[in-house]
Formats: sequence, structure tokens, C-alpha cells
Amino acid sequence: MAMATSTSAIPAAEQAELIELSKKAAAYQAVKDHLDPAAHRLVGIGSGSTVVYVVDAIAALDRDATSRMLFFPTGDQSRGLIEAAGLPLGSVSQLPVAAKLDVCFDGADEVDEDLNLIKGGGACLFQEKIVATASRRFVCVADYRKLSPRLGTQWKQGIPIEVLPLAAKRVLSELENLGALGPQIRQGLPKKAGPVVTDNSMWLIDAPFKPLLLPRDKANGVQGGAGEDGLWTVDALADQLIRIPGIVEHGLFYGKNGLEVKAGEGGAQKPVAAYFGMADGSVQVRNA
Ligand SMILES: O=C[C@H](O)[C@H](O)[C@H](O)COP(=O)(O)O
Repeated sequence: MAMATSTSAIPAAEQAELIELSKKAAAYQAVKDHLDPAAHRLVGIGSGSTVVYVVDAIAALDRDATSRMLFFPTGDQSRGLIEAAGLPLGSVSQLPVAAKLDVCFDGADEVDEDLNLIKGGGACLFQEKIVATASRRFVCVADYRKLSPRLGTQWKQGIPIEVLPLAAKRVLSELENLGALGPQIRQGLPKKAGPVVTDNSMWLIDAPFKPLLLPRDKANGVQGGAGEDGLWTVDALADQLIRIPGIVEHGLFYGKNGLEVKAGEGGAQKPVAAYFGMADGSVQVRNA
């Protein structure tokens, strides 16, 4: 079971620099391995601080090639990054449903052994899910802190859930009924008083759960998995969350990846590969 590298003995400023370097290393390696300048035309660009380096890596490629591509953002931040880099901007709203992006790159808050993800720590998850499911290949980029055996082990602040503001209180109670441990509406302070408002004019709830199981855990004799004692498998909890009226989307990316779905079948949310920049400067790849 791979674990995050411990850097707790390193001073904070050095640690912050290490994290930035590791994000950059992961992003550059992922773009090198998965973006084919000769063949790819439609590219999804996710959100967050690691994706900044993805856009840097793409902007450093041959301009003749990148000017023939279209880049599809997952929110206001990534739209800004694409524009600032002078790359051609696309819009998912204008992408025919049958058309697929060749590849998309996006970050994550936590990645488990099966490449299930928690996303939304930076308040972006809904458009990210649309772009991921519209892509043939979703490639995740992250630093070593995101490597985890089970979701909820490293990322303790809870699963980000985008909700309709008028339903937020009802959703909080429903989440508690499912076993969430102190779910909260995310607040904007110190930069904004009141709840965080997403790019889609929704609010966010952060819902901590006990670490989420994988199907094989149950086969290996672990009790629970379907909500018993607040213990869920990723898939069972994700399926349950999306049934709650008022939840617009949640930050669990699960199910199949783009290589597993058959032609014409949609809905792939998981990455085909996750790139982790490590504290020692190397890049660790988890392939599907
Ligand atoms: O809400 C934000 C997105 O889901 C990000 O991709 C995720 O939070 C990871 O962001 P970062 O690369 O800044 O760690």
C-alpha cells in the first residue's frame, strides 16, 4: 500500500517550495506522456493550483501545434489560465454530446488505490465532472500529499458537495443521516463573508465520512460498506449522495475510466492515470 512521503521534519517554507516543485514535475510529466501534439485537437483543462503547471507545460509546446487545438475549461479559473497563456478557448456547452475530448488534465484532493478521487477542495467539481466524462482520457496531476490508500484518510475536511442554496440545510440533515461527521456549509471568510458561491452560483457542503472502502475490502472481511455504522464503499456512497434532492453534484469521481467504457457508452469519471510529484523530485505514476 503506497503511502504519502513524510516531510513533517522540513521547515514550512521549504515544504511549500517542495510541494510546488512536485506539482510542477507531475504536471510536466503528465503533459509529456499524454498530450500528443501531432494528433490531439480537443483538450480539457481542470482547476486548482497543479493545473497552473499543466497550462505552463502546454504553453511551452510548439505554438503551431497548440494553435490547432481547442482547450476546454472547467470553470472561471481555468478559463483565465487558458486565455492568459494565449491558447484557443473552447466551451463544453458548444461541444456536441457525441464528440469526445482527446484528453483532459485535472488535479485532485485525494486519490485512492483504485484511482477514485475526491475533488472540489478549491470549489470546482461540477464542470470538472462534465469535462472528465466528456474526455477519452482523464489524467490526474497531484503532489505526494494526495496519495492515499482510501478516500478520507488524508483529506479530512470532507467530501465537497455542491448544493442548491435553498436546500442546503435539508441536505445537511440528510448527510448526517448517512453518517457524515459534522458536515458544514463552506464559508468564504476571510476573503468573503458568508458561504462560498461556486462558478455555478451554488453553495458547497464539506461532508467528512469515515474512510471509504473499496469493493475488495468487503470481500476481505471488512464489515460495513453500505452505510452500516457510517461506513461506505466509494460507489455506494456516491450513488446515495446523488439521489438527495438539492445535491447538484458531489466531489467523488468514481466508477469507470475512459479506457473501461465501451464505444458510445459515457460516464467515465475516473482517471486513466494519476501523476504524483514526490518530495524527492521524482514522479510516481498510478495507472488504471
Ligand atoms: O476544486 C478544485 C479542484 O477539484 C482541484 O482540482 C483540487 O482541489 C486540487 O487542487 P490543487 O491542484 O490546488 O491541489
